[in-house]
Parts: sequence; structure tokens; C-alpha cells
Amino acid sequence: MIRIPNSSIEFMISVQGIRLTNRLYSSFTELIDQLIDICKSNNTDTDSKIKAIKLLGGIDEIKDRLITIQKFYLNNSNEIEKINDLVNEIFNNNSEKANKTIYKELVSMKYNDINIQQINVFYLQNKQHISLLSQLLLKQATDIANNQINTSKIKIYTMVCFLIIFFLFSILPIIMMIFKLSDAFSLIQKAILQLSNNDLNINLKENQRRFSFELDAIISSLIKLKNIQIEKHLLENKNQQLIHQLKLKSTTDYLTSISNRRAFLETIKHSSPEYFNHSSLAIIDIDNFKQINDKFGHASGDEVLIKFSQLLSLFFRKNDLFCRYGGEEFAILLHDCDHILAKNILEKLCTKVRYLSVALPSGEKIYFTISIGIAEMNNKFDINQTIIHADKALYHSKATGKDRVTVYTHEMAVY
Ligand SMILES: Nc1nc2c(ncn2[C@@H]2O[C@H](COP(=O)(O)OP(=O)(O)OP(=O)(O)O)[C@@H](O)[C@H]2O)c(=O)[nH]1
Repeated sequence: MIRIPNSSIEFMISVQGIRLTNRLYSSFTELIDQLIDICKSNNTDTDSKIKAIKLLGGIDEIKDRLITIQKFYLNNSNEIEKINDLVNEIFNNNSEKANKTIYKELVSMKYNDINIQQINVFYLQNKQHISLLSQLLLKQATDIANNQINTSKIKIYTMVCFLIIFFLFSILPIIMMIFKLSDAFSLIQKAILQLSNNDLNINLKENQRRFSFELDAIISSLIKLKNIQIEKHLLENKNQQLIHQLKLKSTTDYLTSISNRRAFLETIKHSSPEYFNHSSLAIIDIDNFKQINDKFGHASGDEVLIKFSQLLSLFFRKNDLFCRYGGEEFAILLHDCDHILAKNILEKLCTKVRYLSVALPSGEKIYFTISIGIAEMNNKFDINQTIIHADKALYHSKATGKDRVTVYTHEMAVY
């Protein structure tokens, strides 16, 4: 069974009431017309009489239906008193009597005494009441319709609110999830970029709650990659240190910590010959070193070598090269220094060495001297040849009494 809402019933009844009052009004008008026709034809127009009788019956029927509507409003409407008054006005005793009189007259086919004027006035009075009743019912219908519209609006707004709330509760978590995912992806992208640029300062933490196993796996892989990179960097650093140490060992004399022969010769070979123009190469040999070893022991001999190396480091300029050439021999390259100046400088070194001593635990002191041979270089020099020349000059120093400096001359070539 279809359940019709109360407001819809009220609306339908009001509309029905309007229709009934309209019909009532037209029935009254029609009835007057018919009565006038009957009078004009001196009561011989049977058709008009029948029509008038039908109209009277119709008016009675409309009356009953209006009274039913009136009863409905007895329970439901605030306007009930007005509707009551109007219905009673229209269908009061007088009008019922008039109707019955007209009816009887018409049925008996007499209808001679009718006063058209009187009927006209009587129905004109009712015309106003009918119009008022119609307006009242129209107002009633309009109010109900407005109420229905308002109720519908409230329902629509409630539905829209419900939809918005539903949207927020169902879509918002999805939007938040999308934002979090995009956040995670941008973190991953940033981390990948950083790692590819060798920047290990990535902002990713393991066990951080994410959305999927896949993302977690990517993040932990990136963290592993970062750790591998860190280990790789540490190993590379260690390697670099080892390479540096090896390089240092291969170019440094293990005992005296000054450059060795290899480093000395490599530096000269890798420099432009012009750089050594008017420079001098000297070979220094500690005198009677075998005796020092024999007298004071090999360790004391080592101390002498170390002490002498320290003196060389203090004595020479930054751009002079020196090395332990082998055993108790040292080589020095005095940059931008001709043989005269070189002799001068190296004689000062000889003087310094004479005053240099190594103190032994026994309280004894080891004094020693050095012999030096010098060969000047020009821009066409051959390092091996220059060394041979310096060696010959050294030999000359040794042969002529040691503790002295000799500059190579061509006469020495025969040695
Ligand atoms: N303590 C020590 N002795 C060394 C080292 N290298 C070489 N010697 C010694 O140095 C000595 C060199 O002796 P020689 O070549 O006879 O020369 P010298 O005794 O200095 O004699 P002159 O050159 O004529 O003055 C040898 O006994 C080598 O064993 C070293 O690193 N430490």
C-alpha cells in the first residue's frame, strides 16, 4: 500500500476545494442563466428546466463535498473557523430553502412566481463568499506547497551535508594517503639523486612506518646502498693513505727520513733542464765512516747519519734538493747557484760539520768531517754525467786530505 505523506493529502484536499468552489461558482451562474431563460419563455422551456434541476443536484453534491473538506480541516487547519463560516454562509438555511423551493417549482413544472431579481441578489452575495473560500483554500494550498518545498530543501541540504561528510570521511583518508605516498616517493627520489651525486647525507630511516612492503624494500635497499657507499669511501680513503705511505716509503730514506736517491733523480728528470741552468750538484761523503762504525758500533754510525741529515734539512734552502745518495753519501742540488757560490756555501757546511757531534750514552762524543765534490750544470747537462763529474771532484777532495770542497775541472777527467 502506498503511504502518502500528510502534507500531500492536505495539499490535494485544498486543490480539490478550489476546484469545487470554482465549479460551485460556475454552477450558480449557469443556474441563474437557466432560470432567466425559463422566465423569458414563460415557463415553457423544458430543456432549461431540466438543466436547472441538474445544476441544483450538482450544487448539492458540491455542497456535500465541501462539507467533507470542512470536516477534514476541523482536525487539521488553523483557518478552520474562517472556512466554517464561509461554507455556512454559502449553504445556510436560506439558500437550502431557496434551492428546495426552486427544485419543487421546477419539478412541478410551474415556476411562475419566481423573482429573478431576488435570486440574482441572493447568488451575487454568495459569489463573494465563494471567491473568499477559494482564496482561503488557495492560500492553504500555497502554504502547504511552500512547507513541502522547505521540507524538501531541508532534505536536500541534509543529503548534501551527508554526502560532504561521506566524501570527507571516505575520500580524505585516500587524499592523505596519496600525499604521504608522494612524500615518500619524493624522499626516495631525493635520496637516489644524492647517492648518485656521492652525497651520503640522505634523510631515510629504517623501520620508519610506510605504506607498502615495496616502498619499505626500496628504502632499506637505499640505506644498504648508502652503507656500502660509506664502506667504499672508507676503503678508498684507506687505499689513498696506503698509496701515500707507499709513495712516501719509496721516495724517503728509511733511516734518515730525507729523500732517497730515486726521488732525487726522478725530480731532476721531471724538471725542465732550463731550471737547472747555472745550478750546482754536489756529492758529500762522510770521512772515515768505516772507522766510526768500527769504533762506536753500527748504531752509533746510524746516529751520525741521522744527525748529519738533520743538519742538511736546516742548512739548505727550500728550492735546493738533497738526498741520501747511498751509504754515507749524500747528493745536493743547489738551484741557481754557480760553482763559485756553491763552493762557498758548502765550505760553510764543512765548518758546521766540524762542530757537529753525536753524544753517546757513555758520555763520549763522535765528531766527524765531510768531503765534497761539486759539478756545475748548464741547460744541456746530463745528470749521469754531472754525477760522475761531482764524484771525480769528491775523489779529489778525499785524495787531497778530506774535509774539503773541490769543484770539478776538466783535468779531473783522467781520474
Ligand atoms: N752504520 C751504518 N754504516 C753504513 C751504512 N751504509 C754504509 N755503511 C758503512 O759505511 C762504510 C763506508 O766505508 P768506506 O767506503 O770504506 O769509506 P770510509 O770509511 O768513509 O772511508 P773514506 O770514504 O775514504 O773516508 C762501510 O763500512 C759501510 O758498511 C749505514 O746505513 N749505517
